[in-house]
Amino acid sequence: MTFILAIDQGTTSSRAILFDANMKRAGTAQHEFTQHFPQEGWVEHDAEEIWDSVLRVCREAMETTGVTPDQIAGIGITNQRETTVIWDRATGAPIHNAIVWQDRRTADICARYKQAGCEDDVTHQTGLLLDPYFSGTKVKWLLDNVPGARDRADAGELMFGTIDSFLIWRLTEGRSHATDATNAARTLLFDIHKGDWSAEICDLLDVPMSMLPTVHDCASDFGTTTLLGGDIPILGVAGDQQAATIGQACFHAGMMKSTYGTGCFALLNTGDKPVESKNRLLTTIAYQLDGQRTYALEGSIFIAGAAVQWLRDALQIIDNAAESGELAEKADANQHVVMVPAFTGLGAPYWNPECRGAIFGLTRNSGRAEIANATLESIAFQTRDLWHAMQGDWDDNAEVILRVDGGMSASDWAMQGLADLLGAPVDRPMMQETTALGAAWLAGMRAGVYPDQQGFSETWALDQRFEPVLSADERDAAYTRWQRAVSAAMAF
Ligand SMILES: Nc1ncnc2c1ncn2[C@@H]1O[C@H](COP(=O)(O)OP(=O)(O)O)[C@@H](O)[C@H]1O
Ligand SMILES: O=P(O)(O)OC[C@H](O)CO
Repeated sequence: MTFILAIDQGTTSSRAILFDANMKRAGTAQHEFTQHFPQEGWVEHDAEEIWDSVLRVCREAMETTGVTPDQIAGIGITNQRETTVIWDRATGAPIHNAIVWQDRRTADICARYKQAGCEDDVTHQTGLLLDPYFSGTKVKWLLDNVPGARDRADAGELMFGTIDSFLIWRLTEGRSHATDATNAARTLLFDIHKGDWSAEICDLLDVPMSMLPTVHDCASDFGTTTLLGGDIPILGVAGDQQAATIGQACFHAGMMKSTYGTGCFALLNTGDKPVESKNRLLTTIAYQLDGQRTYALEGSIFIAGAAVQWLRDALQIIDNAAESGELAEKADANQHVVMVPAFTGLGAPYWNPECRGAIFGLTRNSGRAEIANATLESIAFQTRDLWHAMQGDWDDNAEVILRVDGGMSASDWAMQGLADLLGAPVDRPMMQETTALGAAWLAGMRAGVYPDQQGFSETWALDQRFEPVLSADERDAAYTRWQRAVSAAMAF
């Protein structure tokens, strides 16, 4: 039997999943790792801890299934995007903790570039905005703030990479400094139209181009690892949201998926044409295969499942994530409690790094259930914000059905609420590990063991369709309350 090993390096945990020749899960291992919050608004990961967790889960998945290296035809890597690592070319040692995508420390740097009038040009080339979310200003911060880093970078001694790139470097023991087009497209340093690094933006952000990895197609030869007991080639790489888009088989223009993990990321396939957003969405690369780029419009929400974790860890009103739905079901429908989960600012379409969370509409009758319900609804409202923005940018009138995945999509209550507040059907597939599946498919297709796009699309199977049942009036009234709450939170 032949297998593909998918490595899913996420924001809170690393997972390894072995898929068999029929693309069925044969074994999984997962480890959480430490989140570091050194200052308000800062989020870091220890890249060494990430590396250890990745090696551990790969070895565990192989040991528990008894799969040997010679049975693994290839590795697919998918990863939290934008998170920035800089390491020493000679020793491989990171010069600092990784700065995580959620980190807001470069808000001032972004503001300065915006004031200098740079945003339009940056957006035009990269499809992104001058927001701390992306890697470019994080690289600048590291070079400017880690003692000696700027000189070492200028001397060609340092390397930059998103997590995929760092893992490839470590897995190949320094033989390959590579990334794929989807991860490159999130750095703020990559021209998504030319498919190459932008010398102009690297110059603007003071990033030496010698630090940058080589950019490949998503299905390509990224190097071979010998660290898992034999020679295994790395054949697929994609950022996690793009991998989920692939795993959901959103291969045609107009198909859209939304992944509810720590954050929520909705991607609408726009085909071979990049669509420049009029509504503060991002233009990004959905995937690049055989040198052909397929583009997407993306709406990024920073807090989705993380708000459920907040109910569990900070408020301690639930013991586990699944209880959030059970509690929300008990909420009094006549109370209009609205929660804005702007714990790390607001992403699309607001892009307000300074905004913080708020709860509105509390009365003496409001309790755990109303807060849990408001938390789950906030994720649906944010999706509706993105949905509206996408409809404004995408003038194709065909009905769009949303395909959902990620940890939170397991909640029937949250998914029904989503369909109600969108006023559109929501499809949840049987296979909810779409991110890992997308990475596995890239590697398996490259290895010649998995079907082509068409064949893969035919394997997508529906678990449940959630149809909207809320009246249009109720939906609109609820959305108006949400919009007022967001305005008030931003004004605070
Ligand atoms: N049944 C559930 N109801 C609501 N939220 C859930 C449920 N199960 C998981 N979650 C949330 O989903 C997130 C985990 O999803 P996952 O896709 O593993 O995220 P990530 O890849 O970002 O680590 C957590 O934030 C958790 O709170
Ligand atoms: O690790 P996730 O699933 O929260 O995804 C993080 C995103 O890639 C950030 O852009």
